[in-house]
Amino acid sequence: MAAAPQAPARPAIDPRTLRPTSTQAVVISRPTVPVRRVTPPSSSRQSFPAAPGPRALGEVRELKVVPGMLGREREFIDVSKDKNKRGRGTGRPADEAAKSLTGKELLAAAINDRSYIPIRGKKKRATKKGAKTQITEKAEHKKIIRVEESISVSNLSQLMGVKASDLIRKLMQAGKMATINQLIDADTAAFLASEFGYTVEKKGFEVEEYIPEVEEDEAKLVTRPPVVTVMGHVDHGKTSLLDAIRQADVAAGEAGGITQHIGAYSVQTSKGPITFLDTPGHEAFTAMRQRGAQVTDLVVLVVAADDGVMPQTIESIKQAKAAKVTILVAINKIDKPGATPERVMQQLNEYELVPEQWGGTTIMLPVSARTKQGIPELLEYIALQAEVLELKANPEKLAKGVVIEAKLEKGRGPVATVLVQEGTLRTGDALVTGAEYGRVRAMMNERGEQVKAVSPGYPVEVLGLSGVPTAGDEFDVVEDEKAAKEVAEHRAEKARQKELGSVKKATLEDLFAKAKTGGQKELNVVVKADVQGSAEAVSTALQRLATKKVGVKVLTSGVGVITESDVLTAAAGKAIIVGFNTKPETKVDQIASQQGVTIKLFSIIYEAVDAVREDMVGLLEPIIKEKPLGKAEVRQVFNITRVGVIAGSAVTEGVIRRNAMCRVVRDRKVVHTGKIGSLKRLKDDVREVAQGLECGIGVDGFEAFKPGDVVEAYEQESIRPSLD
Ligand SMILES: Nc1nc2c(ncn2[C@@H]2O[C@H](COP(=O)(O)OP(=O)(O)OP(=O)(O)O)[C@@H](O)[C@H]2O)c(=O)[nH]1
Repeated sequence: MAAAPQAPARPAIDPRTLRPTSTQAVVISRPTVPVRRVTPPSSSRQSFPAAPGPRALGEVRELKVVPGMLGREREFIDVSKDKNKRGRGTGRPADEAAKSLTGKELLAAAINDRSYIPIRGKKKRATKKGAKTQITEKAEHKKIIRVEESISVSNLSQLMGVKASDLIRKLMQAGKMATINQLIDADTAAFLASEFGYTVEKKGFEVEEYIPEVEEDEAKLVTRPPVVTVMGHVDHGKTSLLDAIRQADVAAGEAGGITQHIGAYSVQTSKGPITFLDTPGHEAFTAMRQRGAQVTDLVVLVVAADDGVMPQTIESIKQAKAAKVTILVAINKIDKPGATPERVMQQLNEYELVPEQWGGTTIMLPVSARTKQGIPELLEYIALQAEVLELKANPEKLAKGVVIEAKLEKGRGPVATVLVQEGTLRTGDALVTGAEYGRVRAMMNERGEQVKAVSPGYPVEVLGLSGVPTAGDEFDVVEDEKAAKEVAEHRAEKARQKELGSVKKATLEDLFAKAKTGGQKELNVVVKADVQGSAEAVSTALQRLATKKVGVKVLTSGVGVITESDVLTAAAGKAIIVGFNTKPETKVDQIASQQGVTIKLFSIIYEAVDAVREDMVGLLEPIIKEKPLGKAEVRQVFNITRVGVIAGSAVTEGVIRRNAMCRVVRDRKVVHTGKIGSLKRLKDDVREVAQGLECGIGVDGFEAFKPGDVVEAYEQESIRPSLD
């Protein structure tokens, strides 16, 4: 395909300027000025003595009242400046007389004296000497505290000018225990605030302020290329078909024949450009495929003409239908002798895909990825369908789109393949996706060529993000990197809080589950893969192995080489490390063996699954089953020098075998259990003595034979436990 075309020049009015400024967002996380204050009852409007001199913005200032000097003589001491400083006015040392009063006492004293402590420490306008300043009640709108999700007790106390200890006491009275730094939720904060005459307003972090919904300007819409996903059952030829379309052959050297990487390519056809998303075929990649279906305009369902409709074909149909995406069927491998395209059409009929030839609406084309038969027609039909869909987008907006794939590359850092869906993505743009953000440092098209701008409908590789984003996540271009960072940090914080919550929940659930099952075994795994899609796929596949007896817990799943930190995580969690298409960093092998951590490397998902299943079995106690061999009756006991005690016996049932386990039974009670250490027939050491014959039996660690004892020989079989 051709390089993504240069996007149109920037519009005269830069849409970025439409974004409201971030200063409009008032969030409590901004630094606040901790000023202690007492709010007077709203009904009273009283006078108070003039506050002392000016103060700098943000200065912390405490006011102390000298008892007995309330009213006119009352003295204000700025303790924040100098605790030992003498108070003004009376000439008395403040520290002698001054005593810290609680907020309540202050309020009570003030009411008694009919004067109030000023609400704020702001510089008061100079009043006539001696004249009382008229106190104004705090305006209602200022008594609103905005809380995002939660607020710390100390922060709330500062915002309301109430002692944190008072808040804690109130909480205790209400049956809640909290410490000063503890976060309380918005509802609890609302309760506390109401107790002090404040109102809490829940304020969500308004992502819209950073990522505004701009009304669509119909006049600016231009046709964009269709985004096509190729889906179908494993080995039906998705990769080969994409290759045939791209006229390139990359399917050949693939590990296990599975498409390990999701890629996106734009193909220039005679009917215009078409963007293809390459989706892997293994069942484990279902999650990715689901996402694939959501960003896609058209699904090309590949069905092998010799194999017909298979489970993943059906799954693909379901997903495409759920996403309301038009399906185009490519009946592949028609070059094969066993190909029966009609049978495939019939089978598809059952899934409400009726071919056009039979009066239905679904385009079904016989193709061969190998001989390239039908490929030009397929592209033509895709272009035709795209025309019907009238796919349009506005290239003059801030770009928006979806992350198709992401990985960490040595020397390049996080690399994300994104699909631009709206607007034009340019180098230098500030971008946020999930909890990652950054400035677009460079962009490469599918041929590795640097591009400066990418229009809607085109994929591109983006460099410059803070970390590896999640495939399937949306991305947005925002005004500047600061805004991108704020949104990303907010999301990261939310995710952290959610995780904390779920960890707690999981621990509790685990406890209950353990109590029920009597302690289910669990295999912990640290997954590392070359790309995010694979990491996710491997994790999903491994987690699916979990049974009632053995659970599988993926402690972490990440992208890149296996690092020391992975080993330490695995060591702490007693986990194994599963590396997929990746390897340990230098010296990490050594650290792993020091830490007793097993690293297993794979390039084929089935092999990873099998190996982990084996490890799961290994966690279970083997089942030991007893297999009876035979019985012998002790007739006479011999004590032979240097050999020990030998029981001269007659084999009454089955066989007696050397090295077999045995029980010595006397009066139907077992007197010893051990191993048959020696077995003699006449004078010869033998391996086995059969029924009806006599022999000498020596049992390791047992000499107290008595005539009449019965030696019951048996073997132990270790049976592989089942996971179910
Ligand atoms: N004869 C014939 N063989 C084909 C054709 N298309 C694909 N194959 C073969 O079928 C096998 C699977 O093809 P892939 O393209 O890897 O299939 P896939 O659906 O991408 O497989 P996964 O990525 O594992 O899901 C390969 O051996 C291909 O050479 C075709 O049109 N004719």
